[in-house]
Amino acid sequence: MRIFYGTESGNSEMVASDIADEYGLEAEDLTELDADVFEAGTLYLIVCATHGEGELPEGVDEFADALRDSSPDLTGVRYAMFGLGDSTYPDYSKGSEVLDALLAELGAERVGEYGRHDAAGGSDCSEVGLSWAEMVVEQHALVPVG
Ligand SMILES: Cc1cc2nc3c(=O)[nH]c(=O)nc-3n(C[C@H](O)[C@H](O)[C@H](O)COP(=O)(O)O)c2cc1C
Repeated sequence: MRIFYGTESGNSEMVASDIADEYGLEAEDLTELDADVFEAGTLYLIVCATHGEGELPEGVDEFADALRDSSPDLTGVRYAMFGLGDSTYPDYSKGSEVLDALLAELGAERVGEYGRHDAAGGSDCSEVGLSWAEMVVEQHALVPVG
């Protein structure tokens, strides 16, 4: 299992790092990854914010472009998505959905519930993220983690 994050102001990194700590993993920044990072048989937890007007965080759009350009066959890749956003914006939580749609288009399979954190709701994003990850890992990690 690997855990990736896309952030601008740090919330997604914090959520991903807290999840990573829980499972003895390192949270990895999507802006530092190459488009060939996905491997069949690995479960990826992706924590990604929304910025601009329903867009991916800065730098993550470049990762998405690289994925689109190289168009790898992601059959056999499983991922779970946790989107951070703020429901006072018209395009609530749409940034993570851009990445989600792209991964699905390339053949990857989303597992578990689509996690969300709404900054307008007053809940703690790490707490919400940790319960989401627990559920995903319990139901979908093929080998025990941590
Ligand atoms: C300039 C700006 C634009 C934003 N645009 C959106 C948006 O279009 N849709 C949305 O759901 N949230 C939007 N947000 C809210 C962020 O997604 C939310 O604050 C999130 O927790 C930030 O995560 P991050 O710290 O990992 O970047 C925006 C925030 C900022 C500062």
